[in-house]
Amino acid sequence: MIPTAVIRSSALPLIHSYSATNNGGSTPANLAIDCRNLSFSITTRHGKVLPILNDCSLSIPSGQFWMLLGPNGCGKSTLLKILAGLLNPNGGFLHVEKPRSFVFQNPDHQVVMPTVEADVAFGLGRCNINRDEVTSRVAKALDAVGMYEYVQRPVQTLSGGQKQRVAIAGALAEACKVLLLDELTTFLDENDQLGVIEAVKSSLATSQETTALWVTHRLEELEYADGAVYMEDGRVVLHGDASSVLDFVEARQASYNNQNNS
Ligand SMILES: Nc1ncnc2c1ncn2[C@@H]1O[C@H](COP(=O)(O)OP(=O)(O)OP(=O)(O)O)[C@@H](O)[C@H]1O
Repeated sequence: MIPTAVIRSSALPLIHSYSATNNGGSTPANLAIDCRNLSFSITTRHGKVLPILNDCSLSIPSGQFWMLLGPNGCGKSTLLKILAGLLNPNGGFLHVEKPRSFVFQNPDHQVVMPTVEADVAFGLGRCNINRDEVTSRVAKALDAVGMYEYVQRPVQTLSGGQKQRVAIAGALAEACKVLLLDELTTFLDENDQLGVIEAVKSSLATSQETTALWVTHRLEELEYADGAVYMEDGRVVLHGDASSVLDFVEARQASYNNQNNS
């Protein structure tokens, strides 16, 4: 069982790159995420193999903010967990820059320590750095997500969106290179949704070295993204610039609605 909603980079498995078949090769230096022909299946108790991901390929340049979209059950969370190293693919080539952090959707499970400062510093306990460096990293990370003024606040007094931003700050404090964010805005009101997206966007602009992949169902969030990946039935159907993916998904939805209304 995963105890908290954010898995800091130091807690993620150290699978650096994975090549289960001969689909591998070298990853261009500008890519933070590069996966080719990934497949994933599970075997039921009765020995039946259920394919979940089929032949998924995508690449995301370093420093960019990308979104991952698709209908319920198409495999977004599974793909994100593979990118985080929480699940191993059955086949394909996978490269994800390290360190990486995974932030889950439920803000009430995001934070583990009594104060904002202690929570953001939590993962740094495993790093060999002195107290001044911890204080400086915590301050920079909270600043990047617009939460510095809350540094001494008890976490139970924060809103859902503020807890998400503190969780993201924890990942940034550990200097994570890849942030994997699973439907963070699901439980948030409209103000908090915008606040969290803007916090990710501005933290990427501050660090310039962090890449984020954000799973969402909300097409309107695409306006914040540099690029997007659209999945259906365990496959990557399209990946590229956010406006092309938006046009594609809207056309897909219109055709689906027309079929249903005729
Ligand atoms: N451990 C499991 N056992 C059986 N089926 C599973 C398991 N994990 C995932 N699945 C199935 O794999 C498919 C993909 O699940 P996944 O959670 O990755 O989809 P998703 O696109 O993130 O869905 P949603 O948007 O609803 O969160 C679903 O049909 C799901 O039921």
